[in-house]
Amino acid sequence: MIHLLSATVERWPVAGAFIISRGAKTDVDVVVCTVGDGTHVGRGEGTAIYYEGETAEGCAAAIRAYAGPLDRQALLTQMPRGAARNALDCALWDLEAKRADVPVWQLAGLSAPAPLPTAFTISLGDPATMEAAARTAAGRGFALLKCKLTGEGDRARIAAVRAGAPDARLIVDANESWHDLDIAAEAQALADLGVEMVEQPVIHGREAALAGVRAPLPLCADESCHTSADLDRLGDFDAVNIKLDKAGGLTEALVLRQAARERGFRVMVGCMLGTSLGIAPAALVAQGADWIDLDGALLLARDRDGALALDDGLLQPGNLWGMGE
Ligand SMILES: CC(C)C[C@H](N)C(=O)N[C@H](CCOc1cc(O)cc2c1C(=O)N[C@@H]2C)C(=O)O
Ligand SMILES: [Mg+2]
Repeated sequence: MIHLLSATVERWPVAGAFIISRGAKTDVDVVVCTVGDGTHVGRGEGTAIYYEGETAEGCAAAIRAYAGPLDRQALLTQMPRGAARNALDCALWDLEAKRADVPVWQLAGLSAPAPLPTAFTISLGDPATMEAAARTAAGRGFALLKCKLTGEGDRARIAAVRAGAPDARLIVDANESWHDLDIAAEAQALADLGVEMVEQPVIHGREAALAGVRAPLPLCADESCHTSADLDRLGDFDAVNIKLDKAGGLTEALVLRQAARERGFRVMVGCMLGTSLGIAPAALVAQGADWIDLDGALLLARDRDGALALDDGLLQPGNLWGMGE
């Protein structure tokens, strides 16, 4: 018999501050869930989707209030998507792996995880600040930089980033801020600076604004795409950004990845801020993805014992979660 043991909130400090168009963040609250069967304990972590009004406390309360079966398939229909379900789903996977003494990747029919070339996020700032951050990140070995944009002055920002990191691959995240711009023209200007993909140019719910836009770069749905149920609305996007907190767990994230590929979408795997406990299950979904954006723990001032290691810009598989015993 499986029991919920705990659902608690932990606060982790960010290294410096993480800044985008919606604000700055100096720490992150994560919800940590544990489940057990009397012999083994499984753990999972989620980070509230702040732009949907989720909070870590609310997620912890939702897990404690959940009265349905502690079964991953049942969760898909009996708990809404989001960070609470993610933490619980990942705890159940971890427990399952320990009970079977088999790693989650094997239980899920995946291949053994390989090191991942994660993007590193360049926070929103003035061009000089972003140029310096890009130079530092490239010097640390990150070959892919993800630049946060705001819809105003973005071309100057990317020109500066390009000057700071001449050899880096660049992707940008507009975080819904390009509603007043000619999206095709803006994308072309960034493509001319070597940008290879634009994440979420339009406001979630206003995907129709992309109809007829002939962008020279792939457009990737982030805020517009949570689960496989969203894919039908996303015909004007070329790619989807899968996050476990949005999908509500590894179980749905794997379904979404499969459904997205079958429909011809390219796949990005991203994350919220959080520790390596939250990143480890996402790293399984990210194997073979077109863009990997799993820097959520790398942006923290400190991480858990057994944190995923970074080696020359590559995120290494670790033993923190989902390895059986
Ligand atoms: C800081 C992120 C983990 C970096 C990641 N590469 C990323 O860009 N993710 C965002 C979504 C998560 O962004 C967060 C997370 C968070 O806990 C708080 C904030 C944000 C954000 O964008 N603004 C606030 C400050 C993405 O792909 O859009
Ligand atoms: Mg995004």
